[in-house]
Amino acid sequence: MELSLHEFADGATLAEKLADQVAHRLAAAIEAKGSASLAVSGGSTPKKFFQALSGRKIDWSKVTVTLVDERFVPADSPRSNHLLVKENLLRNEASSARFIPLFHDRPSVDEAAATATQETASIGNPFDVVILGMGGDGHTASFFPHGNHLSQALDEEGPRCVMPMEAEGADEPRLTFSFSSLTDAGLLVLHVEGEAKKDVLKTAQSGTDEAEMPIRAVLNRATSPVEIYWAP
Ligand SMILES: O=C1O[C@H](COP(=O)(O)O)[C@@H](O)[C@H](O)[C@H]1O
Repeated sequence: MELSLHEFADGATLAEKLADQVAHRLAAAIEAKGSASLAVSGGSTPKKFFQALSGRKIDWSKVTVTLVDERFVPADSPRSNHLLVKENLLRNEASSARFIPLFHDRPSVDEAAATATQETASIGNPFDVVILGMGGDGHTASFFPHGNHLSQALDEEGPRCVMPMEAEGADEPRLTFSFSSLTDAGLLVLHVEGEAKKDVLKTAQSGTDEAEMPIRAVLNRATSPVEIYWAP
């Protein structure tokens, strides 16, 4: 599998360089086919990158943004990845981008996932850019260790769709794009920061059990080259 490691002196420098690279890829996609698609992660890591990207001058009205995964919480919850994206990315130059949420107010996470699959069907075949993160437990997107639908989600022959996921380490139920939806992106980035997560990556690379560390599926089986962006 093709992995490239890009190391930076600090998170601020990483954010600017990654924003440049993503803006360049989105602009190239717009030039080539008139529109572009971007799927981003939530959590604590991408905030500075989102703020940097929101200032890049591209034709954001032709960009559709969505999330690689979401918590099954409304968009005004402090736990919502949508809220993070709204407050940090969908502003400044990027305020004209279209955003498709994964959360839908349905009685169950399964029904919300079915709606999210329909709503996102027109984008991401493949995505132009996917930005993955990674938790300290080796999860990425909402591919959580021993998640209840993990083997279906990681099936590379499985459908492009949004799936429900529940796992002990996940707090609330989750919605996640499947492995096949994310790993053939035009630009596939894994954005991780901190020494602890570098160690997690090393551990992931030294073993094979994907149920224990689902990030292994991306590192070992992604169709697209994985560009790892890391800063201390
Ligand atoms: O739960 C999540 O966590 C991961 C990693 O988050 P971080 O706070 O350690 O940066 C994130 O990639 C994922 O999108 C999010 O839902």
